[in-house]
Amino acid sequence: MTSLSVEPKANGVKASATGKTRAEKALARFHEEDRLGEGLDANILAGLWPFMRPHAKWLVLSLGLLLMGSGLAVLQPWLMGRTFDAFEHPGAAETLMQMGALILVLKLFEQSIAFPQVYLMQLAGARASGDLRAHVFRFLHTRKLGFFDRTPVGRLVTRVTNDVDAINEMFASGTLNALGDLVRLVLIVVVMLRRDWQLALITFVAVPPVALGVMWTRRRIRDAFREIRVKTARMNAYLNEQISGMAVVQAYAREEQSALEFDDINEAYRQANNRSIVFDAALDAAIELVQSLCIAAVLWYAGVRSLSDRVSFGTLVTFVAYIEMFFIPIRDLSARMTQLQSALAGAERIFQLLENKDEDAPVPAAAEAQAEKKDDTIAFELDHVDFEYKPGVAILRDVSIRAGKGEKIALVGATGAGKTTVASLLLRLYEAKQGSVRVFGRDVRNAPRDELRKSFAVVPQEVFLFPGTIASNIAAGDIEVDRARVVRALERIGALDLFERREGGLEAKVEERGSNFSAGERQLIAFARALYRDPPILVLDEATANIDSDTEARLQKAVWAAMQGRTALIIAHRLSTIRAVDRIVVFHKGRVVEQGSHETLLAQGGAYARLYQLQFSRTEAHAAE
Ligand SMILES: Nc1ncnc2c1ncn2[C@@H]1O[C@H](COP(=O)(O)OP(=O)(O)OP(=O)(O)O)[C@@H](O)[C@H]1O
Repeated sequence: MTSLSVEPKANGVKASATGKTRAEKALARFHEEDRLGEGLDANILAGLWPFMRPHAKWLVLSLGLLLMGSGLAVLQPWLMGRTFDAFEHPGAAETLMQMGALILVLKLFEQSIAFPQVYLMQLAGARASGDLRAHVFRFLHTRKLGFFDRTPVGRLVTRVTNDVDAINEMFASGTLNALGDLVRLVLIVVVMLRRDWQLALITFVAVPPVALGVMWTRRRIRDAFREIRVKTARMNAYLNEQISGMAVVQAYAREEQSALEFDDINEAYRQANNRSIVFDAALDAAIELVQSLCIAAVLWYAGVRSLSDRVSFGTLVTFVAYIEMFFIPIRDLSARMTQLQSALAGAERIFQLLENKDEDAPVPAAAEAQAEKKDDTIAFELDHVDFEYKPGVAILRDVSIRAGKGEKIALVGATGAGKTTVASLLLRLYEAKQGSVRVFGRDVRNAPRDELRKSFAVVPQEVFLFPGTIASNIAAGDIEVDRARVVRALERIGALDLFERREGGLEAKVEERGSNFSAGERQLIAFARALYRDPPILVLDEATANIDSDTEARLQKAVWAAMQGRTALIIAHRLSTIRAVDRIVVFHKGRVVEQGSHETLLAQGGAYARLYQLQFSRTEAHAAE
């Protein structure tokens, strides 16, 4: 017997043999955004208010014009009805001309206030959104580095772009015109009742089912919008990963697999959008249907009633116009509610981000508990430090390192031993779990971060260059580039000629992430950056990448120049550097296992001697060849 295998489909997405869809597997790498709670609207609006307040005058002015416009719009069908009624009386021609002129003036006035109304509303919205965007961006700068380890970049980009845009859209698309819609509705109801209460009641019969339908649909559209935001953030996170890792994707021919993963993410996004489109369109169609039914019912009833009691032509004209106007605000109200929900969903996510407590700020209490150990001869010190990135996974254990002022220390050890982590703790990019880290006698938890970081220049293993010029990258911390200092810095590391030779010289363009510079050139720029800053402590994480001998020679000179006259902590991979330092600290699995000079440690015949044999003597042999 043959068995037919039926591939199960989840949301139209193929499931794999393991039961998980491709998208699920791909997206498991990004932490799914939490679904947001209901009923926070008032709090969210209150949260937005501080950003609105500085621009509230424009908003109030716009709303004033809006209410005026609503009144004028309702007045016109009423005047129109009166005009048609005038046909039935003598002297109709004069009344017609007067009414025509009046309606023209009113129409012109209504149109002339429409422009400033829309403009001022959008102005207030654009300025408030701009402020919010800047606030979120500044907020990101104040977070600890660990926060960025845990949060996908794409998600943060979504907060600053899409989510703020959703709030801006609330103003741009006239969501707040809902207030004008409400006023319009009330006025129409009053005028209709006064004109002919029986015809008015026929129209109002449709209101409860329409209102219920709108409320039901509104809730679904709100859910759909939340879903869209979740899917947008996922897509941004995935795209960010893929574009940043394009070199690996291409080198490992992963394009097909990535395309399949993206198809699934794209499909989920499309489906989320589809739900909102379906509800939106269904609501529009239903309201138009109800509107037509109402007009038909009013005309039919007027026909029936005219057998006994005549309904004037003016009344009918007024009613048909009002019924059309009556359902437009109801329909618009629902659309505006949708827009509002989208904006609130965006705002909710932004506020969720702003609630993050990982602030990179001094911890005075910690410092109070810790007696400050002032010793003018010490530049930095790690005192019995334990550290873990993730709870329960120890990275550093009982590490104590002390660097005297002007001392040059090299950290050596196998890859992953925790050397770079030591440097991160000194800059308080991460905080020690146990023990203390002091820089110039001050506990780093007690130091304002700007002050602390001014003491350091860091030359990392992977140099990051910003788009700009060579000079602007060397003067990375300064808005105004001091060209003379840039030249001096390059001269000291012996790389001025190398960069001046390039087309454009020191003003040569640096592409995004420095992609038009080699690894060695990027390192040299980082050294110049360190010298430009001229701080008391240099932290150098040497690159392990092989570079040509000319650049190698320049880098050696750069290391030497950068170390002069300052304290240095060097994560060393080069023999020349090791020889140049005063003391070597040997790391093994997060512990300091040996400390001393090159000669002493070699003579000891311990971990360093073995490492030297394995790693550095090989380098020496290569150099000799
Ligand atoms: N941001 C992070 N989040 C979680 N774990 C991390 C993080 N950074 C480093 N680690 C882990 O901590 C350990 C120590 O890393 P570290 O970069 O300090 O090693 P290292 O000795 O400098 O290595 P290398 O010589 O290869 O640069 C490694 O196991 C690494 O996987």
